[in-house]
Amino acid sequence: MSKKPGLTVLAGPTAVGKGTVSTYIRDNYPEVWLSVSATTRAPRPGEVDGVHYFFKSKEEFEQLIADGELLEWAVVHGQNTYGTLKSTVDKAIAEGRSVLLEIDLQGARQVKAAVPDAQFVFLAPPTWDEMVRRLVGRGTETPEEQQRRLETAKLELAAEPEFDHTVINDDVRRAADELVSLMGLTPHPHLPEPSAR
Ligand SMILES: Nc1nc2c(ncn2[C@@H]2O[C@H](COP(=O)(O)OP(=O)(O)O)[C@@H](O)[C@H]2O)c(=O)[nH]1
Ligand SMILES: Nc1ncnc2c1ncn2[C@@H]1O[C@H](COP(=O)(O)OP(=O)(O)O)[C@@H](O)[C@H]1O
Repeated sequence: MSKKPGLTVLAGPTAVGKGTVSTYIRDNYPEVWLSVSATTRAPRPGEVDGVHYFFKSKEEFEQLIADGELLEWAVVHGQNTYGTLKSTVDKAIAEGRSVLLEIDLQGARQVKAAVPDAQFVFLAPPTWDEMVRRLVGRGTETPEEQQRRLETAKLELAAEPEFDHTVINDDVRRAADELVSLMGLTPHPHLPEPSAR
């Protein structure tokens, strides 16, 4: 039996499809609130502050940490810093919404320490080779960066037993259905095909 938590954390290795599955849920399940993270990463074309991320300078991010405004934060892939704003999560939970955090493993461990009754879901690839295909196929990293992410992925895959549940992302709609069921919601029938990110 799954709990019916206010807060669900989704983590998993690089390119498994965390962003794809969580965006699909955000777009098709208005009852779910997908947390918008703060990041020091520069916005990409088309990204909107407050919608995709809250874009912060390094100084602003350090201030958020110093002020205790973050539920968790981490330097991800040795590059940019990402974190979850406590106030936005608290507000969504107070409004009775089901909250979904899509964060990395380091962040998931911090949430586990801070909110032990949250639910932790590991998104796993059908196979290692399929995960590599997705990473390469996405084409957003250089071959060197891909190699680095695959090294990290080995460590991330080893952390699966720390999670309450594993969902295999073989198919986006099926994985999303399983995740919303774990969140205590009823999957919607006849949802649209996911669009490419
Ligand atoms: N700890 C933590 N990780 C996050 C947060 N937001 C996003 N991430 C992770 O940061 C990584 C984003 O990496 P990348 O693939 O470059 O995606 P992008 O920056 O969203 O385009 C993913 O592993 C996310 O799970 C957050 O608030 N906290
Ligand atoms: N179930 C799936 N089947 C096939 N391709 C997928 C699936 N889920 C995601 N992808 C593709 O895999 C790539 C990585 O997905 P993404 O959501 O960016 O991963 P993550 O956020 O975990 O790094 C993208 O090109 C995406 O379109």
